[in-house]
Amino acid sequence: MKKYFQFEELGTNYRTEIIAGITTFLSMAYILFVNPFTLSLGAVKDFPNELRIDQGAVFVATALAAAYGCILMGILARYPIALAPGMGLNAFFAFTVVLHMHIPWQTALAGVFVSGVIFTILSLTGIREKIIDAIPVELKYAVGSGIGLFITFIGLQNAKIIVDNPATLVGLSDLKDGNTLLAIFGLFVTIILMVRKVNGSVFYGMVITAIVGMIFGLIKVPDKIVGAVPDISPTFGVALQHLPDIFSLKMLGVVLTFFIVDFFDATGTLLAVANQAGLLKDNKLPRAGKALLVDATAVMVGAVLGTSTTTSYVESSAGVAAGGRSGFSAVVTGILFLLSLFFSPLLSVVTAPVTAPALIIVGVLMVSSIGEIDWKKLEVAIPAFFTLITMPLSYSIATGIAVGFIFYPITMILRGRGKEVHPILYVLFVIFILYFLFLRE
Ligand SMILES: Nc1nc2[nH]cnc2c(=O)[nH]1
Repeated sequence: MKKYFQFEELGTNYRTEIIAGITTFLSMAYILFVNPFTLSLGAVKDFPNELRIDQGAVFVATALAAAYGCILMGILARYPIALAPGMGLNAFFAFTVVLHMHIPWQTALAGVFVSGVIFTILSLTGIREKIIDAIPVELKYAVGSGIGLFITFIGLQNAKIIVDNPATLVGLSDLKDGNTLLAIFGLFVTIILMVRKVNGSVFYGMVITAIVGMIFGLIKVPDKIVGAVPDISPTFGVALQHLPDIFSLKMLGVVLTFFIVDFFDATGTLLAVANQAGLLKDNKLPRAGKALLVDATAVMVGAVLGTSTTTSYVESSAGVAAGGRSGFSAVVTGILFLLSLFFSPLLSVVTAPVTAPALIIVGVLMVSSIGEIDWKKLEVAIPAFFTLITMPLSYSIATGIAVGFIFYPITMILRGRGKEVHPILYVLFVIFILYFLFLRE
């Protein structure tokens, strides 16, 4: 086993890899509770209950999809990179697709499945590299950062820190509500733990916030912590049954967004985490095809189980920081996701003020790539900036991407650098213009 995972070449051992796997798990365990809450639109009180996805089933789907992704990434691609349903696309799934576009969650899951099929086909062919090379790094970074701003905005709204305002659209609330104060407390706790570099700071932040919420009577005390695994049948296989529903112009835009966002997210995250672990060779990712294939199949598996897009997690960097170098640490993380299936009773304590600090802080992690953009070159800075500011303001990751891809060729041509723009980007330019004309809801 040590040989298979190349412990010697990588200068690692079982102890380090197990600690790294646990560290990554603790850094991302929040998703077990945040994902069911977000996908079922838990923070939107006036949404009809019969249109909500079942929280227990999503909890099981989240744990199983993450376990599948982590274990396969560890064994097949042998990277210390963990996967789980991403916060960027679960927000897009819930708030843009289900809430704003009025698409049923069943159809949206079918869309996630198809985006996984497209990603899998691309991962198996050479088109993958062509697209990766064609997209300018500034736009890749801008998409990641824009999603970060979007997630933070959702967190601030869920906590009712930022509320609607008839004069200015949005504004700061009076901060008097008990739940809002609890979320602010949770944010401070999480920030303290994070800045002090405590492993699993987001998770522990949620635990402390929930306990304080129970003490102050804002959250109901659960009758037990360990319980039977919830029933997954409300979501299992629904994506496949609803495949015929996705043939509409509206869904075309949604599927393309699921695909493009995950494609960017996965390639960016794999490169960043592998680089941090010193695993890149000549600035390239060895076994990139296998790693992307794992990510792509995890999207399909997750959709069939009942969750929005499963993706490689930036939080894997916590495990790498703890010394994780081999795929063994990802396997450890995956096994812990399997064990967590028995902790579903804790779902009831994870309310909006408990999840909001996690959303707000994950935004900080995702926005960090903003520094990689060359702000002095306006021909790249302008499209990058429009992408990242449009995501939270239009409440849509898709619109942010579209705006960036429309402005990029224009500013590059104006600067006399039109020849450097890859032909694929001119094709995307036309596609995104069509998106604004016909596909956008
Ligand atoms: N890369 C990545 N990491 C995450 N961590 C939490 N959510 C996400 C996501 O959507 N993408």
